[in-house]
Amino acid sequence: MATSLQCQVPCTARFSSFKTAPSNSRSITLTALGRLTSSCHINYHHQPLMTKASLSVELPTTSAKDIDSDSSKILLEVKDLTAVIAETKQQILKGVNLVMREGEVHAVMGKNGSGKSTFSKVLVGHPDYEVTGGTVIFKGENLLDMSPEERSLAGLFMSFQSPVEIPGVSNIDFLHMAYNARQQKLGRPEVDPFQIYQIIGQKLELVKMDSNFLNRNVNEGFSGGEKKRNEILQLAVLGAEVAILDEIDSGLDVDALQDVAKAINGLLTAHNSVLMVTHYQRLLDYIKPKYVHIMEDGRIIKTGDVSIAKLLDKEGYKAIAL
Ligand SMILES: Nc1ncnc2c1ncn2[C@@H]1O[C@H](COP(=O)(O)OP(=O)(O)OP(=O)(O)O)[C@@H](O)[C@H]1O
Repeated sequence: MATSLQCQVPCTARFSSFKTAPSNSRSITLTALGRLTSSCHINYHHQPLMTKASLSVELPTTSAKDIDSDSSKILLEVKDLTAVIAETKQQILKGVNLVMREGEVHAVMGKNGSGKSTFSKVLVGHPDYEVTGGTVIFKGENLLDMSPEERSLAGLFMSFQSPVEIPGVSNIDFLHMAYNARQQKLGRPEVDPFQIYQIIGQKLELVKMDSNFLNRNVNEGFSGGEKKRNEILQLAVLGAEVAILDEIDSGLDVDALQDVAKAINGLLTAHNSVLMVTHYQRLLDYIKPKYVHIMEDGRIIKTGDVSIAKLLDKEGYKAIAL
């Protein structure tokens, strides 16, 4: 006979003891080690003739919020990063420090011109900038040694504030090429046009995009909101361990913002991480960050939780005292 019951235990819990009531009863007491954080499903099997019950625990898929950051793996570690504009040598980044772990959502906020987009672009290897100091380690490797393409294939994704148009390349062809390049990098088999269509089909539903967009050239003639959805479609299809979303909320109407946020939340797992650059607290109502960083003059000058963003929304940057 098997009895199923729901109970609150941590995903990683080890049970220090469990007591069963007499075999004609369904009550069970678990003493779990650790914090009680997430629900999991327990199958409790017992047979009347056995003195001991056997217990099997089905662990649920761990979600971002279940991760204890301090013990989870570091995905991206930025130390004292400095960078200049390649052409003029004007210094924009003046020593950025940031650590992102698996399962974490980070938000970067800051006044116009404080260096948020530059930071994002430097991470993906944008040629407009030159790194002049510091280190960036991505999944244990030196990111700064990699070409922009290698960074992307390694699992670093960036959605630009103004997504680029690629005339002459259809969305479906672009996704197919990029998908197979990543498959190759991961040592997996490439997919054919029929398979990629199936893969993309599921993701279109996630971002609520019409399939007509697949035959149009990448972002060409797309409205601002359509471009942002298309960026998330790319992220959904290609996958990434770290996704940098620069003002993904700009140009979105209220419904589109909710759709896009829902899609992003749907892509979050215990093994990836998102860095969102935004000016507005409203995005953070939908995608909950663990950390909010404030950037000023090329540095992160303050890090806290979402209460910083709320304060900012209410009182402006003057409220953010060092
Ligand atoms: N390629 C470039 N050429 C000239 N100036 C640049 C370039 N890139 C960045 N800058 C300058 O660097 C500063 C930081 O720009 P950045 O776009 O990173 O700011 P931001 O914090 O993202 O601003 P916003 O919130 O307005 O998007 C700005 O003064 C900007 O004019």
